[in-house]
Amino acid sequence: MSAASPLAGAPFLKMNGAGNQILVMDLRGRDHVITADEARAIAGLPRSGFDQLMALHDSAGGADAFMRIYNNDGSESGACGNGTRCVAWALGRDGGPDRVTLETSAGPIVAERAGEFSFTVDMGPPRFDWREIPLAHAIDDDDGVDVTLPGWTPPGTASALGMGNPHLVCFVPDQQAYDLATHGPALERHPLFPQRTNVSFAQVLDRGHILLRVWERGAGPTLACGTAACATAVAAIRRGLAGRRVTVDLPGGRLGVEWRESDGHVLMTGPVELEWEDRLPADFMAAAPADAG
Ligand SMILES: N[C@H](CCC[C@H](N)C(=O)O)C(=O)O
Repeated sequence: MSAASPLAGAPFLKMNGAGNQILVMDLRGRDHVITADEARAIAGLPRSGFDQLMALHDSAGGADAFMRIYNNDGSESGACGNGTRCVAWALGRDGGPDRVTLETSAGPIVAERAGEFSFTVDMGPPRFDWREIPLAHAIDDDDGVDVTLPGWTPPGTASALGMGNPHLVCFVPDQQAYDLATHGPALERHPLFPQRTNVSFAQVLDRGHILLRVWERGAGPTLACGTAACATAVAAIRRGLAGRRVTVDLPGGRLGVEWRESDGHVLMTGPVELEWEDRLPADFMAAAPADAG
């Protein structure tokens, strides 16, 4: 007999948020935290591939769940906007609440139903302090907008900020002109970002409309990234390029972002879709028998 993994047969929802491939696994009531190896193994299976895996755990602080967020390389992130909408849908179905509070390693966030398959997430305030992004060292951010990257000549100008995870936003005249596969990996691992970074190429069409493509830390190019849309909108607003409400178009769909003046929180609204429900295989990561003879 081989030892069964605690995740063998575990149910999951395969969803997407504006095309961002999301897996939701409800592990509340179970005493198991997914390891990096397990996350990579789940991502490698045909039915359960993902950009981000949202694992729900019991909340110690009275929230609806504590949320752990994994990239498909096994690394963890403090935030995922598209995945949070998917989790809100999952918790809200079958008569569940229309508004949920979710704890993450980066703090609590609240998601609220905006339509049958649409949710608004209060992503909290953006972070500009270099220690919170985090950056390797302080940067000259007097005007609140610019970051220079030694060794790399940006095609436009760039901003660095945190949305519960690190973001580099490059404002370019034509986002199609920059190959994500060329620039993404190098910028993700630029020494200015000790925990790596998500990388956005943003083209501002007008004060209310931005085109965006994203190379995600730990996941590569994705069809949409919610926190990147928030970071990009905030950076554009700080640069005086946009008003407080911005429509962000990504290859997989459209997100609405508002940087609320009253409390400085960033609100993101967008779609969710359930693709299928399934279970991990019964022999998921079954350990080889100690004595195979
Ligand atoms: N796709 C996610 C972000 C994942 C972030 C992750 N790639 C990281 O920070 O490591 C979103 O919708 O916000």
